[in-house]
Amino acid sequence: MGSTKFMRPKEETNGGEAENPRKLVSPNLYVANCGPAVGLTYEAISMAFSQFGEVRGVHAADDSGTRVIVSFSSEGSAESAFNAFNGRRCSQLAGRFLHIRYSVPRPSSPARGHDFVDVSLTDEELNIPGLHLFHDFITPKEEKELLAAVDSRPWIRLAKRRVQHYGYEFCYQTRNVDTTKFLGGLPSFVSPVLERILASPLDDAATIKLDQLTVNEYPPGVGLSPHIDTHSAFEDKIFSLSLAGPCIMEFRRYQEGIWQSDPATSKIMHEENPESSTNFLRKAIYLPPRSMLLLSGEARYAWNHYIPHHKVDNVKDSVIRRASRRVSFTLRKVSTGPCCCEYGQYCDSQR
Ligand SMILES: O=C(O)CCC(=O)C(=O)O
Ligand SMILES: [Fe+2]
Repeated sequence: MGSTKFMRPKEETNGGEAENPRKLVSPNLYVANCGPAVGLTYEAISMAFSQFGEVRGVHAADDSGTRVIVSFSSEGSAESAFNAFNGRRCSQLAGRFLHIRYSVPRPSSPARGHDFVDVSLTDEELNIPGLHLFHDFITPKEEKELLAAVDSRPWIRLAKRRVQHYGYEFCYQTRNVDTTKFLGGLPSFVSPVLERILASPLDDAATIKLDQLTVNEYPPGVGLSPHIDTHSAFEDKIFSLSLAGPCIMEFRRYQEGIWQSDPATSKIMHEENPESSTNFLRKAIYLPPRSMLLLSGEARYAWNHYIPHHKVDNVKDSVIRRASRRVSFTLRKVSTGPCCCEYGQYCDSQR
């Protein structure tokens, strides 16, 4: 299942629904509140709509998993389906209320390129210097043990996800750690992971000393805004172990001089809608459970990382549903001096 060449039509009224959506009859329907993220397969959707005429295809309308395009062979069939299903509870589709519009062909790129990004499966394919992905870094048994360990400890509730901090607390207001508040050494349950990092095939693996762990728990549909971990807060290597569920991680390299962060809010400026900005290079990689991601060098210092707020991810030709949760262990070494990286434009110590 790839991206679709149809889209929802632009509204004709100022921000509201089209005054008369019937004006725009087309054989393609944009159907909201319907899709794999709400448990409806493309086959089931196709079957429900085919009572009105031949369905040529059902595609994702966007990355949400809750909006699809149903393409009929004829406008008449689309119109019958529209009249029967729009704004009504559809008993053949798990009793969901469908919201339908006639769909129009999507303009050709560059606009289309903004919404869809090819997702790589390996670090070679992604090709960002300094980024490494190790599949099956831990066993399923170790994964279970790590999850049991964090679930037996108190979580801190943020607006959309839960976290735990070890070693040093990470402060989300300053995007930094308070180095005067040492919480103690990393807990013993993380030792097998640290040992495996030391034994990894990285050139300088044996010298890696990690002293800060943030555990994140993301419910489905929750991601993380684009950011670069504050340069001066942590040293070069940042490890992130994925547990329990998959996600995709997107990487963005902003053009010279465009990226800027607002220290007061820690928000990245020039980016009102993270799905639609254009002033950056964009790549994405699939992070399966038990994989370890390493960001170092250019990947750590120059690329923003971002977990889209999706319930499903399009990976190659598959739609992958986020699990009931994803838990990540981010392991870093707290830095004690300013950052001297070669990426001054992204560096809080050199701006
Ligand atoms: O969940 C992850 O894999 C990444 C977390 C992260 O980027 C962070 O805590 O800064
Ligand atoms: Fe991060």
